[in-house]
Amino acid sequence: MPRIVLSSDHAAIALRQTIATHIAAQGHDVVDIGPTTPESTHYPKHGQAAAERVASKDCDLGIILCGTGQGIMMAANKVKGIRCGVCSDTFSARMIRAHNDANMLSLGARVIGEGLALDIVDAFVSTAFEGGRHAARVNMIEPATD
Ligand SMILES: O=C(CO)[C@H](O)[C@H](O)COP(=O)(O)O
Repeated sequence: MPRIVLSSDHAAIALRQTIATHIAAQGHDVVDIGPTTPESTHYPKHGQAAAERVASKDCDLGIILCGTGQGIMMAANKVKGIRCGVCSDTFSARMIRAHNDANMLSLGARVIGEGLALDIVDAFVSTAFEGGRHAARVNMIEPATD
């Protein structure tokens, strides 16, 4: 089971905690790095903090959230080694793993509801990278150094 880091800004605390409970119940090792209080905060620092857990290989995958999922995704993708996509549908969530070897998923808590979010998370964490022709393409995004 992959070890999964979760983070969000203030716009997505409740949905993030619901996702954490959901994937922990599936047996995943969940590292929820907050925040836990509702004060307004800044999505770049939370996206970067989660991304660094994945880039350092402390965690295998990351799930991050903000209001739209867009800003925190942009911040995460600035960290070397991170491939993060925003998903609002389950097909895209499967494909960012299968074809793009995404190691982080971003969700918009002001865009999708809880049921769809949990389906998207399930699709993301249960899909493996297909490799093959896709490996050369992923390597063109950022050549592997290790
Ligand atoms: O979606 C986001 C970034 O992409 C943020 O969650 C959003 O911009 C926060 O807005 P506000 O400060 O009005 O709650």
